[in-house]
Amino acid sequence: MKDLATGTSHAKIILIGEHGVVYGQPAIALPISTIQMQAIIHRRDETQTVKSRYFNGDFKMMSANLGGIQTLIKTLLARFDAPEQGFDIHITSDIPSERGMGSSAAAAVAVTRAFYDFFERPLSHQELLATANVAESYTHGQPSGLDVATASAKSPVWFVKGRENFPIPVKLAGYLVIADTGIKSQTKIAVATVRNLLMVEGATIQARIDDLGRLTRQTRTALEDGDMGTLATALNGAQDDLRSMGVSHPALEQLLAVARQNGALAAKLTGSGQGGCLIALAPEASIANQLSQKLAAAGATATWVEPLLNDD
Ligand SMILES: C[C@@](O)(CCO)CC(=O)[O-]
Repeated sequence: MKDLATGTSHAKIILIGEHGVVYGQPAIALPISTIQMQAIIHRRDETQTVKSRYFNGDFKMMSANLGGIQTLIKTLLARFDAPEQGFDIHITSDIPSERGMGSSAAAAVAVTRAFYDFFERPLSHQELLATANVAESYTHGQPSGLDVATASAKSPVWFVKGRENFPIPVKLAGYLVIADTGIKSQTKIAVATVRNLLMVEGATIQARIDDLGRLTRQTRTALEDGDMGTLATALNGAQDDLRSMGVSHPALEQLLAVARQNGALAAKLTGSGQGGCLIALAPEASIANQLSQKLAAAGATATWVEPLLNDD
């Protein structure tokens, strides 16, 4: 066991396919490696303490909203046969929470990596996904696994729940502007909204879910072929589907309109919606930077500009 151990992870955005992915449709998500999360563990003799944005104190007294991480740490200590091992874990994050940027999944990935490092055990990618999803299942109910897959990935991810999870190439030199409405939203509630609508308006909502799958497949081809026009049509179409599924929000719609009026080729919510962040597609860096300023002036609480092209 080490005296000092670390685990890192990063933010994610879903390019397309959120919510559809819960029902077996594909999704494409991008790791945002510039927005980081870190967990640092110091070995202690007896005390077990946690320091984070929302909690500072005895691990056993962690607040209810951190129950996912508490359950994860309990699982890890039991796995390594050391339930009473003393530690002090400090989690630091640049990822805004409850905004669709995967902060809970990133925390789960960073904490899992840190504990494997602490106990000096090798960690396979499969084991990382399964372990980090312990926290996500506690927090979200039945997560698709997409957030954890992307928080631990280095390249854009093609994901089908329980079946497909692999990197895909992006040959498109566009930019994405990510803008935060500043409105918190909970994945669990947004997922429940869609589930309830599906029960009430079965066929209409199922058609939207199927359409999200179709648009996601089109997006994959557009990314591989460098086809900006098809990508833009698919992203705008996905926003129409998501709006009909009850997961948009007036603040999102207002910023989406600002993006479209200021040079965005497409704009949609990203993540679970009902608040949180949006993404806007820009053909070049100067337009992306201009868009980012317009969105901030229109009320976005934070903005980021990310190139679409991946390095590989
Ligand atoms: C809304 C959703 O599709 C993405 C949340 O980031 C839920 C999930 O995949 O579990």
